[in-house]
Amino acid sequence: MSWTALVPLKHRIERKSRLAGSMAADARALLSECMFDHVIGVLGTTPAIRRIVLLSPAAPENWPHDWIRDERRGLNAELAAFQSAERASDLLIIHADLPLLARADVEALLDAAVRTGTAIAPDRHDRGTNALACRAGMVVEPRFGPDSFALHRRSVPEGAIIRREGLALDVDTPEDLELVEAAPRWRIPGGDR
Ligand SMILES: Nc1nc2c(ncn2[C@@H]2O[C@H](COP(=O)(O)OP(=O)(O)OP(=O)(O)O)[C@@H](O)[C@H]2O)c(=O)[nH]1
Ligand SMILES: C[C@H](OP(=O)(O)O)C(=O)O
Repeated sequence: MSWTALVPLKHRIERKSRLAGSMAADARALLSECMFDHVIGVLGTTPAIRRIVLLSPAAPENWPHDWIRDERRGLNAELAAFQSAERASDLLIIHADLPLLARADVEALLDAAVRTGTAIAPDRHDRGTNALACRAGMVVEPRFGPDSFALHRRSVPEGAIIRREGLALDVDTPEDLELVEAAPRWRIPGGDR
């Protein structure tokens, strides 16, 4: 199997706005950078992933993978445009803020998608969607945003649901950060805020 992994990433100064009350802007930027690097590193060591594509308003300096410019149409419109250009690809959409993500998590998601056509990884509250894997020809309309898990699940009820800590713990709130800090595998940059 040979997957394309698409990682959406907001502009640097727009990221992690829900942490603004508890973290300074430079610490938030560093945190988001480290989580992004981690996710890209995991994807890069997953043999089933052939291609990594970053969707963002600007490419990081010396970015070694593919890059698609975010034209500011909104996340779902940007993702839908990519999907229609890549109909022949097995496509994984995965968020950049998963600090506990491990290769086994990605492989579990992709293996499930191979079996059922699609696989969804909800966040730890079963509200958001942190990753969505679709075999070629199994396009799921992207409905990221509030209650995206229920919306995605409704559009592919036969799809697999994969709940694993590395996929479920995205960092949106100070409580998420505390959970990550308590995990042995990750050290929050500037963690002694
Ligand atoms: N390119 C792109 N990426 C986005 C957009 N909206 C969200 N993302 C990315 O999608 C993933 C999940 O986004 P959120 O958790 O909603 O956003 P966030 O910036 O991480 O956090 P908040 O600012 O607190 O909402 C992250 O990797 C974001 O950077 C968008 O409009 N364009
Ligand atoms: C984009 C959104 O991410 P959250 O804001 O829930 O982290 C989602 O999971 O659909």
